[in-house]
Amino acid sequence: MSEFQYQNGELHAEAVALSAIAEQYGTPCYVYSRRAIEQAFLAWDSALAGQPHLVCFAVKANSNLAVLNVLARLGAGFDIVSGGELERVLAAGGDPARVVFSGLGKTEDEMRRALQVGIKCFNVESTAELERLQKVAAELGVQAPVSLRVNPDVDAMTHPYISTGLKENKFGIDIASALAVYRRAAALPNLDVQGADCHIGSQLTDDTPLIDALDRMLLLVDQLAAEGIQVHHLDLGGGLGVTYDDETPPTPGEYLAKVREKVAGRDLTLLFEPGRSIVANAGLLLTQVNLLKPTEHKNFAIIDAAMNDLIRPALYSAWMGIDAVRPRTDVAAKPWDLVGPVCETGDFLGKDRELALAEGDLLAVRSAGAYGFVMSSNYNTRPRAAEVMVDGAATHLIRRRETVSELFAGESLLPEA
Ligand SMILES: Cc1ncc(COP(=O)(O)O)c(C=O)c1O
Ligand SMILES: N[C@@H](CCCC[NH3+])C(=O)O
Repeated sequence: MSEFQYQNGELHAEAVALSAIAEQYGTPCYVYSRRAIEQAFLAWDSALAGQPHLVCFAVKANSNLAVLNVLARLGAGFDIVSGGELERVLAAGGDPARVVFSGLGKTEDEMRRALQVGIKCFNVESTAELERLQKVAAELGVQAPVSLRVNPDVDAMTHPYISTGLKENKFGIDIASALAVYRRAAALPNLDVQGADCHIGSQLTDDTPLIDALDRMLLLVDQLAAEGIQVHHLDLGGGLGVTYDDETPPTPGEYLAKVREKVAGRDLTLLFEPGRSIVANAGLLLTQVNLLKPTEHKNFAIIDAAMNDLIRPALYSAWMGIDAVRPRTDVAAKPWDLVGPVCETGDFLGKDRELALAEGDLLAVRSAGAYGFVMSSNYNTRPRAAEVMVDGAATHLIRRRETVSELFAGESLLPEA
């Protein structure tokens, strides 16, 4: 059940009225529910009970320190894609021994730091990266734990911009060349082959492609074993979709039951890298109607959140639910385009939404906990939104709103002529 429910005619986050949050912290503002984050993580973790596993939250989906800390306290691992994300995990109290490092452009500095803090594994995406990791590990005199990210060439059947497992995508090592690259990895003296990894895309609402990828990965694991290369873990990435509108993705429990059936009897630790399915529906973006602009052709409601705060509608034509915080009955509902003040035609959060609106009304953009704040920018010199975590009846400001002067604090004028 959602932690965002109407009580006495007003949308609440857990026990807190959203109008109280708007009053205290202003808008636009991201609001997260601690309980929703915990429940979503535990849905993954408990479905794997009795099976050696590690659920590594994909930090890219929401990297606020308080969010990471809530997960670290539950024993989560983390999937990172940059040195910056590694520092966030460490600052949030995450255990480096539970960190996997994905991403196809790791630098020597990033590798060095990750080796020094002792991460669990590098998900290596190319032969060139393998050679670079060997060099850095040799300089430090250590063995680098590696897993190859294999591109299993399955169609994730999701939006092309968030599909990653086809051979034309830039990610991973083509499954046809994987054996040869594993042989090379096994021969390099400062690499320790630990696992195999894949991630085929995001917002998958059917688990068939995930299970197809698993089948292909298990074949590879068997081929490797036949050559004397034993992998200890299989990392199946993230990708499980969520309900934004009327999608009906499998629950983690349903998906993981199928995975467990396939790996039964094998001596394999399972790793997963879920992002969206843990945080998307644990957050919303709270925004206020600034001005109403009904025209002959369209009704525009200009809200104080914009594409710089939440880019998913502009970037992927993503549909996000938008609800009035206090639905009103004193004006007629009509279709509104909810647009921000940014100077781009693509600056909208929703189109043709049937709502009864007046200036000053608060709106909640649903399912915004994943790929929301993390993808925000300062376009049009707009300070980024505040982030608030609700915990029962308590609210905590977990990132204060930026100020305009902070936005240009790192800039400088040219010297006088
Ligand atoms: C390597 C990797 N792991 C995990 C994820 C998280 O995916 P999702 O948020 O769909 O669970 C991504 C993003 O798609 C990714 O690129
Ligand atoms: N940012 C994307 C998902 C990308 C996944 C990252 N590998 C989204 O909002 O839907």
